[in-house]
Amino acid sequence: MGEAPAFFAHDLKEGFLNGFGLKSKGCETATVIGNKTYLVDGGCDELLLSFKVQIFDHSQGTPINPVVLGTIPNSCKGHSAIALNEDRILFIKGGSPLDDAFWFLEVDTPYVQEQRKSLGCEVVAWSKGVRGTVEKPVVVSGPSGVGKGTLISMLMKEFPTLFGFSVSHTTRAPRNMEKDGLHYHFTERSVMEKDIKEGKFLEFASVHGNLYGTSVEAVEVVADAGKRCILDIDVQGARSVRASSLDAIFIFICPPSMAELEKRLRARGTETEEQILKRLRNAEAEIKEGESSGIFDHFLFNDNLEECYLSLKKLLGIDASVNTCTESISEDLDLPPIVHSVSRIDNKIIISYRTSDLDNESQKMIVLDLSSIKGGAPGRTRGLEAYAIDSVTNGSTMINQTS
Ligand SMILES: Nc1nc2c(ncn2[C@@H]2O[C@H](COP(=O)(O)OP(=O)(O)O)[C@@H](O)[C@H]2O)c(=O)[nH]1
Ligand SMILES: Nc1ncnc2c1ncn2[C@@H]1O[C@H](COP(=O)(O)OP(=O)(O)O)[C@@H](O)[C@H]1O
Repeated sequence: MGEAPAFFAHDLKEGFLNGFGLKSKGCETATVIGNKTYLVDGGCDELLLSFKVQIFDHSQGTPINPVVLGTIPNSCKGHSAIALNEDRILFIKGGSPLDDAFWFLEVDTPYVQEQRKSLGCEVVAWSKGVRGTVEKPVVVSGPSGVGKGTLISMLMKEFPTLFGFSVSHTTRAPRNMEKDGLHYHFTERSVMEKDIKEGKFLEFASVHGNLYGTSVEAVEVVADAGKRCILDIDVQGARSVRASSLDAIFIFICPPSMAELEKRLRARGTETEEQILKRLRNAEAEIKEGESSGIFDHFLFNDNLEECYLSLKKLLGIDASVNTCTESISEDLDLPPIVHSVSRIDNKIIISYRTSDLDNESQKMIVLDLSSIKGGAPGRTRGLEAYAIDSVTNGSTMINQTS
């Protein structure tokens, strides 16, 4: 990265003492945290497809070239940045759809510190602040061989934009056709146990002699893509999710009979005889617990596959006439506008702008509630709640809320 433009060289000497550490000029926006100034360059140059970041260390007076983990596609014309605390900057892209307008620049979060240690240089990370409204995740449980995977595959195939699969971690060995990162994250027990201790898992359980678990990241990746998350987990896992903060729908798939379950497991041909017997022994306990535990909202009998699939779709509120995602309300809005001003009152960031139609000009505001921010998985700060306020009518409308 080249030298800082004159405007910023001057301002760096002045020290950015304007309260919010907020300055912007042309396509650049700068904000100060501690001894460092972060200069985000949106690039007026149409060819620059992403934002770049420069860091100026006041104690050394020189720009540092940082490693930027992830970049924001450059599709806005006006933007601003505001330091939220010692480790995060809120970056606002003017003229962008609401769920693409707010980004966090993580400058000193634990994730960034970890990366800095391993890369040995200055690091910043981008993460999206607000995501579209997505329907509740779906937890699917049931004994091995009942058809969970088959039903989920059918759903994902028919509605690829609607559903996303939560890719679990497991210590079991991959089957022939299984791909790492797609069906499971296949992992070592010691690594998984370490990650569990560090709080990276939403739930985990020992199933048929192996460790399985859903990482926070696995669920959030799906939500970030604006899709409804599907979790294929056992009854113990479903119980843990029920007790967690994740508000989900719980579905238990039942086999028509134990004999049919055995037939399906054997026909699948993916387990040894010993593993099949273990799965069948566990199936009876799982079915009993599934039916009596009160965890599950719905029970589906997978006798005829097509009928069961239709029932599943009905239950999820989708049928042949619905093939688009529940649209985020924000997609209709083009906020915040290119010309806006940003201020902060306690835990609220206020973005003000003017709108005008034929007869009226009015002042509008978007309020971002910082108290809703969650740490999320590493490098994934999120959870901003945004409200639109019409300051003329004094009416208040919630325009987006994250889950
Ligand atoms: N608790 C928990 N269970 C999981 C997870 N992923 C898979 N499972 C369950 O582990 C069990 C075994 O899965 P798998 O080895 O793929 O065998 P299959 O069920 O016979 O296809 C199934 O009941 C899955 O629902 C997870 O992340 N957490
Ligand atoms: N309704 C059904 N009738 C007959 N076979 C089925 C039915 N549903 C699934 N299967 C078959 O049973 C086997 C086990 O299904 P799978 O989806 O792998 O189960 P799970 O994921 O619950 O372990 C697969 O070979 C699948 O094709």
